[in-house]
Amino acid sequence: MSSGWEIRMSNSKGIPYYFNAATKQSSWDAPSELSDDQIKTLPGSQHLSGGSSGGAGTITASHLLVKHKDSRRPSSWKETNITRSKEEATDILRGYQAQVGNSREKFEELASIHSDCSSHSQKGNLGPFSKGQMQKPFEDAAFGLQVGEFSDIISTDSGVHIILRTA
Ligand SMILES: O=C(CCc1ccccc1)N[C@H](Cc1nc2ccccc2[nH]1)C(=O)O
Repeated sequence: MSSGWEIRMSNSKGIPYYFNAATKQSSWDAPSELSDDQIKTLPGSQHLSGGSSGGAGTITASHLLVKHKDSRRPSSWKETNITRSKEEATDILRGYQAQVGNSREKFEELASIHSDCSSHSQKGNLGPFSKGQMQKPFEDAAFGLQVGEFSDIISTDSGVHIILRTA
């Protein structure tokens, strides 16, 4: 008989918590009635530290970045001196967003060709990261996504981005 307990990830705190779907209880600490072995086999146990995604509180995401003249570093593998305005960069990114729709494959194709980030060579993949590693607007958007979900256009000091959470 399932205890009803599962492990969920708190997006706001970036740490796992215990939730009981039957009783609707939630707790930061493991329920005392569960043994360590039972906890390890709960649904969502991958959120516990050392999980496949590189540890508790990490997510994996890819992005497509279009820089502009006011970017922190207005240069990229694509263009030595980027002079477009932020408005032009946003319009360009909206065009990519329309082509991508909900297609991961199309996103990765366009990120590889057009992203002004060095991650373009990895189809936009940034690998696993935890809170405190990326610029705050990027972190807030990325940690607010479910796996498989695209962000809307967000702006950081690097330029304008679309993010896809992949794990
Ligand atoms: O900082 C990097 C490298 C990021 C990276 C992480 C992991 C694997 C590959 C690349 N590139 C910057 C552009 C840039 N700014 C960002 C801000 C947030 C997330 C990703 C970003 N990429 C630049 O090129 O100016």
